[in-house]
Amino acid sequence: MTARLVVLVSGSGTNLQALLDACAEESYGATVVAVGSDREGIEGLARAERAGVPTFTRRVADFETRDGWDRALTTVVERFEPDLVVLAGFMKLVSEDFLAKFPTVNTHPALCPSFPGMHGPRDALEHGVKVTGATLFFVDGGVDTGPIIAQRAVEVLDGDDVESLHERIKGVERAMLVDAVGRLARDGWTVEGRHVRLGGAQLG
Ligand SMILES: Nc1nc2c(c(=O)[nH]1)N[C@@H](CN(C=O)c1ccc(C(=O)N[C@@H](CCC(=O)O)C(=O)O)cc1)CN2
Ligand SMILES: NCC(=O)N[C@@H]1O[C@H](COP(=O)([O-])[O-])[C@@H](O)[C@H]1O
Repeated sequence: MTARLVVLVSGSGTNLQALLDACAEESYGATVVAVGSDREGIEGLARAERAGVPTFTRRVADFETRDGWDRALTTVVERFEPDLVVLAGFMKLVSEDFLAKFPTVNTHPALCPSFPGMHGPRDALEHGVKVTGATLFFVDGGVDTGPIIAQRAVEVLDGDDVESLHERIKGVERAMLVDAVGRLARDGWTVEGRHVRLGGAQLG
């Protein structure tokens, strides 16, 4: 069985591109069936269009309430019948109702539980840590608090600014994401409390 991925993005989509490239190999075991976003005109949507993958956008500003936006996002994602939703630079918090419908993972450019939120690399640099990195976790109702699937460490260099640090994180983050999502797709997973184990339970 080939796992059906819906990927949500808000920006450049280099993590999405890494997944699109990996999915081109049948042995990877997954396919991106749709790419969604909370904003128009981003490179992440252009990457999907170039790959021939259906796209959709649901902007918060187009709905009277945040709940209305969340319901609309849930409805459009549901149409694609995902086995797994991948948040790859998606800058909106999704509701527990959304999460109840779809297993959802998120990649974050810090070593959770450190530096949650929208500015992981900036906060790590300002704190003066010597090691940071990237985390893939199953999304829960909190902010970057879900059970951890994979992590990769990155050294903070003396001359780093936010951009150079984030770019170096993204290099290892893409490899972490491709490896972990492929294993989730091919081998399934179980979660016991905060502990994720790959394999053992098949998708679908
Ligand atoms: N229920 C959850 N949804 C999402 C999570 C999560 O952990 N739980 N992770 C995010 C991705 N992310 C960090 O990895 C993150 C993105 C955005 C925010 C945030 O505060 N968003 C605000 C402001 C948005 C904006 O200014 O455009 C919001 O959603 O209102 C925190 C963490 C993906 N979804
Ligand atoms: N808290 C969420 C967050 O900061 N997400 C981060 O946005 C970047 C998106 O890059 P991309 O659009 O090139 O894949 C990634 O580094 C991802 O971890």
